[in-house]
Amino acid sequence: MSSTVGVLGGGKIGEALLGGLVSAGRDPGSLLVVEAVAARAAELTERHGITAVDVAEAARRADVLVVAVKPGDVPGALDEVSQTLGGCADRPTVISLAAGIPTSAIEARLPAGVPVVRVMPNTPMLVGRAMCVLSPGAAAGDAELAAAEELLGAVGRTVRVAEAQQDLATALSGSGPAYVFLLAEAMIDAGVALGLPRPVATELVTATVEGAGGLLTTPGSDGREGAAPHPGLLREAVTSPGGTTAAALGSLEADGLRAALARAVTAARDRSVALGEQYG
Ligand SMILES: NC(=O)C1=CN([C@@H]2O[C@H](COP(=O)(O)OP(=O)(O)OC[C@H]3O[C@@H](n4cnc5c(N)ncnc54)[C@H](O)[C@@H]3O)[C@@H](O)[C@H]2O)C=CC1
Ligand SMILES: O=C(O)[C@@H]1CCC=N1
Repeated sequence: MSSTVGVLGGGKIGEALLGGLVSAGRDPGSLLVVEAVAARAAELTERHGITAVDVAEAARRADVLVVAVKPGDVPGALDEVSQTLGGCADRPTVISLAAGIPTSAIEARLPAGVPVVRVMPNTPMLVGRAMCVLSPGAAAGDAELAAAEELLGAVGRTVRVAEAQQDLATALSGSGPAYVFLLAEAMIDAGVALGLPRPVATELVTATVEGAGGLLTTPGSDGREGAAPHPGLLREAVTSPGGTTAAALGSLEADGLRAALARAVTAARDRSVALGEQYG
């Protein structure tokens, strides 16, 4: 029998996890959601067949309790969990998806010894293509980390990092999908501005993003065997001498795209650190 997973917070990332697990074949009966907004809880039940429960029931029944509320709501949510766990013999592993909040701060609000794993996921989890970055807390051993990897491996890829790198992981893969969506949106708008019907521009751009992603993740796609594809080589393969791509790339470099991205990732990293300082 598979373990029971309780998700505290049925918002965007909570739904991405729950929906992704159901799509991956998990029995919805093994999933619970605790959601403060009743209409939202009903939506999740209707869409994915997930049972909505209160926090006490989730804490009592779950083998794994996933914290998926906003960083500012984490302290209050953990206090509710803690009250229930005080009286439970079997304590779940707590997986926190909250940006910025250190495992030490989570552990401090829970009964001593509850294993905590900090994870930075991303929304492609909904379609089984997540990047989940994991770091164990002080009481999480190999067994808890392996169980977290098995759970999240059903909805994408997992990688372990030292917790000191979590804020940067948040800036790259946690927030990263939004950078790609912004790029796609801007490309579509540019096509429309130059005269393409929006549905055509949208199809061209979304297929291009999907295809480029496929090249980036297919070994050997840059002509070298045995190494991860290099984005620079893939870009060179598109760039004919004196051609259209060189003209576009020259324009992007002149407009400072690389520097803008470096500043954006730094801003996201710094915001993650600040969230931890404010709410951790
Ligand atoms: N959206 C994203 O792409 C990602 C979000 N995260 C993290 O996931 C967490 C949630 O983010 P989102 O899903 O985007 O936020 P959201 O605002 O969409 O969802 C949070 C949900 O939690 C509910 N909630 C608040 N307090 C609650 C409580 N005490 N008990 C039960 N439900 C409660 C809210 O009603 C809401 O539906 C944040 O900590 C964020 O840093 C991490 C990676 C990616
Ligand atoms: O924007 C945020 O704070 C969250 C964390 C990473 C993605 N979304």
